[in-house]
Amino acid sequence: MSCLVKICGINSEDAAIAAMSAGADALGYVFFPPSPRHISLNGAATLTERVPDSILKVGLFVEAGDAALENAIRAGHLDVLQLHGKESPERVAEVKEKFGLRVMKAISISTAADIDSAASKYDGVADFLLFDAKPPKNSNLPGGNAVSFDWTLLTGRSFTSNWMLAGGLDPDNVADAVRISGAPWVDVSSGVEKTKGVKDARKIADFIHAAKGY
Ligand SMILES: O=C(O)c1ccccc1N[C@@H]1O[C@H](COP(=O)(O)O)[C@@H](O)[C@H]1O
Repeated sequence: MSCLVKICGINSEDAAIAAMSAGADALGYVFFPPSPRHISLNGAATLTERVPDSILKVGLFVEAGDAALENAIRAGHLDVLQLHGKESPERVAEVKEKFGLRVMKAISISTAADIDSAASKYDGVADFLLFDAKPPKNSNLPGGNAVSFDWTLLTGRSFTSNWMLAGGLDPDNVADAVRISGAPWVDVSSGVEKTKGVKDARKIADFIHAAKGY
C-alpha cells in the first residue's frame, strides 16, 4: 500500500534537499523553541524559497498565539498549520477561519477510547487529524519522541477529515504501519535522524521508498 509522506523537523538545506529529492509530499518546520528541531523565522524563510508549490509546507506549533502563527505563516509561506498542543476544537476552528489555511490537529493516542474521544471533537473540524503516541512522562516535548502506539487501533477506521499516522515510525517499520493502520499519510521526525535534530539523507530516502512501496 502506498501513501503520502511528511518529513518533519526540516531545519537545514541538506535535509530539505534530501526530502524533496526522495519524493516527500510535505515538509514540516518546527516553530517550538524547546525542540531540538526548532527553526527560526529567517531559517524557514530561506529554506522555503527552494520548495516548489507541489510540496506542502507545514508549520508545527504548540499552543501558539495569533502573532506567532502570523509571523511563521509569512516567513515560511505555510500551507498547513499543525497544532500539536492542547488546542481546543474551538481554537482549531478559529485558526482555520482567521488564517484561511488548512489546520492539522495532533491527537495523543494510547487506547481506542482516545481515538473515539478525539474523533468526536475534531473530526470534520480540523482538515487533518494527526494520530501520534502519548509522550513519555519524562519528555518536555508533546511529540517528536520516537514513541509509537498500537497501529491496530486504527485498522478499518475512517474519518471525515484527512489523517496522518505518526510516532516512532522509521524506515524498517513504516511499511507495516501503513498496511496495518491503512493510513493515507505518514509523518516522521526522529526515525530519519542521525542525531537528535539532524536529519539523515539515507534514512529519509529509505523511509519514503518503504512508505510508498517502491
Ligand atoms: O519533532 C518535534 O520536535 C516535535 C516537537 C513538539 C511537538 C511535535 C513534534 N514532532 C511531531 O511529533 C510526531 C512524532 O514524531 P517522531 O517521528 O516520533 O519523532 C510527528 O508528527 C512530528 O511532526
